[in-house]
Amino acid sequence: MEDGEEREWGAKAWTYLSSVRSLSPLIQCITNFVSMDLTANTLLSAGASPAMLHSPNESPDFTPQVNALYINVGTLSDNWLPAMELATQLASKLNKPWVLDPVAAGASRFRLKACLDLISLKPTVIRGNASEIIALAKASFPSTKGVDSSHDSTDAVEAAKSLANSSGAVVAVSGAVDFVTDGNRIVGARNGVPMMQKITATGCAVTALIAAFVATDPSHAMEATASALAVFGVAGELGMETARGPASLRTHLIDSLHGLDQTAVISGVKITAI
Ligand SMILES: Nc1ncnc2c1ncn2[C@@H]1O[C@H](COP(=O)(O)OP(=O)(O)OP(=O)(O)O)[C@@H](O)[C@H]1O
Ligand SMILES: Cc1ncsc1CCO
Ligand SMILES: [Mg+2]
Repeated sequence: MEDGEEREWGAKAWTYLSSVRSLSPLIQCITNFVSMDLTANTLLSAGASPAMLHSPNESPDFTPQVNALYINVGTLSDNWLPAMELATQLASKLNKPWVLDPVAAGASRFRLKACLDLISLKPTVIRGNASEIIALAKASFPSTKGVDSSHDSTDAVEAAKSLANSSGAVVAVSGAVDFVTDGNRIVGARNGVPMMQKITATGCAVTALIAAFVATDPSHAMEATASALAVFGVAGELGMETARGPASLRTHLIDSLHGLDQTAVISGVKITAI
């Protein structure tokens, strides 16, 4: 039973990856300085087209051209917040999906408020680690140790459901199991390797990949999100077979994502309903 369900999800994930490769969705990324390189390379190796354009002076021209918008508050500063809000407002007005990565949401009052304000602008998907999702659901500060999670993803399942219900977004929590919920249904993806936590910005990169998958099928954001997380995890598992540590895993993960074939995706994806 579980095997059949996993294979069905595997086939779905392969369809999403194939669509990203054939459509090459254009993804506007307003993201942190740490993650820009890994995020752009992740999107490119998956077949999408990244563009790190963040000036509010160009969003009115550029956002209408994109297939999805990705917002990440990792290195937030005062003048970037209005740029993020402007781009999300444009995306919403044009019915384009947009995805939020609430990095270190509970680390400061400024960041928590910024994330909650962005969430009021109706993201399609929010993907964070367990501590970030708990901080948002409780709207509590201080509640995270910087950008790394101090909770397991299983600790954040109820918080994810509650955030999905209050925001209307699909919410994903990453970790040993990646959980995805629309507030009603919940699925878990058991892909990836622990060493992925030792590479900075793998979370940021997978959130961008979610934006690319959702861009190909905005009306099924939950399925696209779970598929993106699982596919990234499969790439991590294959990359780990030849990696010697975090630095080589970073390289091999990107290579594996680029080289994924139908058999690897269908047999590797481990998504099941919870
Ligand atoms: N213990 C684990 N086992 C397998 N995969 C994991 C594990 N922990 C994290 N991952 C995977 O690593 C990736 C990054 O998730 P993580 O929860 O570390 O994000 P994050 O804390 O937001 O990262 P960052 O802020 O550095 O971008 C995800 O694809 C996730 O599935
Ligand atoms: C380390 C770090 N600091 C701000 S953003 C970021 C990348 C991982 O989220
Ligand atoms: Mg993160």
